[in-house]
Amino acid sequence: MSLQLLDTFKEKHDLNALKELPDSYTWSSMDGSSSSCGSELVPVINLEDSNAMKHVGHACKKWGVFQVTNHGIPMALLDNMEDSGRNLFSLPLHQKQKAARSPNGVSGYGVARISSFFPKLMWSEGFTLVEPPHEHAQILWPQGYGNFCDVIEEYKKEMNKLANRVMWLILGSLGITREDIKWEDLKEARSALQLNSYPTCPDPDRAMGLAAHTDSTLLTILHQNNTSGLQVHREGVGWVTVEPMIGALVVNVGDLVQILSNGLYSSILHRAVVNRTQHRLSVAYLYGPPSNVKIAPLSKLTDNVNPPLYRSVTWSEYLGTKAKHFNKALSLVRICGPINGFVDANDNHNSVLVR
Ligand SMILES: O=C(O)CCC(=O)C(=O)O
Ligand SMILES: [Fe+2]
Repeated sequence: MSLQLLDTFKEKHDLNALKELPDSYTWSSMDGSSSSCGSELVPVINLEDSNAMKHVGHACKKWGVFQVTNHGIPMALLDNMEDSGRNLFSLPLHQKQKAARSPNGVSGYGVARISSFFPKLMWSEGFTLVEPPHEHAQILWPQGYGNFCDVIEEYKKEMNKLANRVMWLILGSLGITREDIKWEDLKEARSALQLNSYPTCPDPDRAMGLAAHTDSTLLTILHQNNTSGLQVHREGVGWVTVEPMIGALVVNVGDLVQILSNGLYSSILHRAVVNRTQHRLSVAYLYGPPSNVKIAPLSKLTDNVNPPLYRSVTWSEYLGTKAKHFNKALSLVRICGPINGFVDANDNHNSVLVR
């Protein structure tokens, strides 16, 4: 189904008003709604800890996801961001649709962008902001949009600082120093903000909030409200819930770090499930390199025994590949077969990866 058709289709379905799960939203285990769950705990890292870099490296290697505390983002800003998201999604459907994502566009209101790769619809609505928010905000709140824009701008600014800091912890844990990287490039990192809303669902076990995918970023910083729903996939364990911790933020390793690290750190497969009683909100800060930067395995991490496993790509090139080839994107930029038993963890993902 094309995204345009999906958005038209969605018009008829205000998820907040549905009392029964329509067939178009009913997932079977074959569609990927399997619910096997492990009880392991995703690592929580105190960024003020003097061993933070070591812990980050360990979490990236063993998990591909971790939560951070003492990250320096004021609690009030997280609360304001959550309130802004809530305000946005509680607008009437016809109002939100005035700011709908255009057929080939990225920014705006609409169904999850990965929807077109699945036969069933997801129980969620999203709002993507790439450019400054003013244009969309003016449409949504003709009378007063200043506050929304201020919160978004402040949130992006703070998240950018944090993402840079975490990125350096990740790179540092790989033994990469500032001399090894043209860090000025990454100072101008590009980012997008993805607001996700998961309304309460009349039949959550048969619905899917956001289907399994990895993020096409360097890393993603996710703020979830106090309602669980995010799950990450652990090899040999199954789906593990990332329990919300007040004030903590989730960091996902993205596909571009998998490329940079030459597969030492794998991006994390994750999804969002829904529930019957609590509206869930999440805000993902999608962090990537500037458009002109070529991302390739870092030379310090490759040698004759460990040749580069991926060819170099810019973020835009990679997003294009992902948009077209879904879960095969990482394999498609791969230049070497498995070596020393290393298998691209993402090759087996029966999922879609356009984020
Ligand atoms: O809502 C969540 O917890 C996940 C959101 C997500 O994975 C995304 O926006 O890429
Ligand atoms: Fe994601």
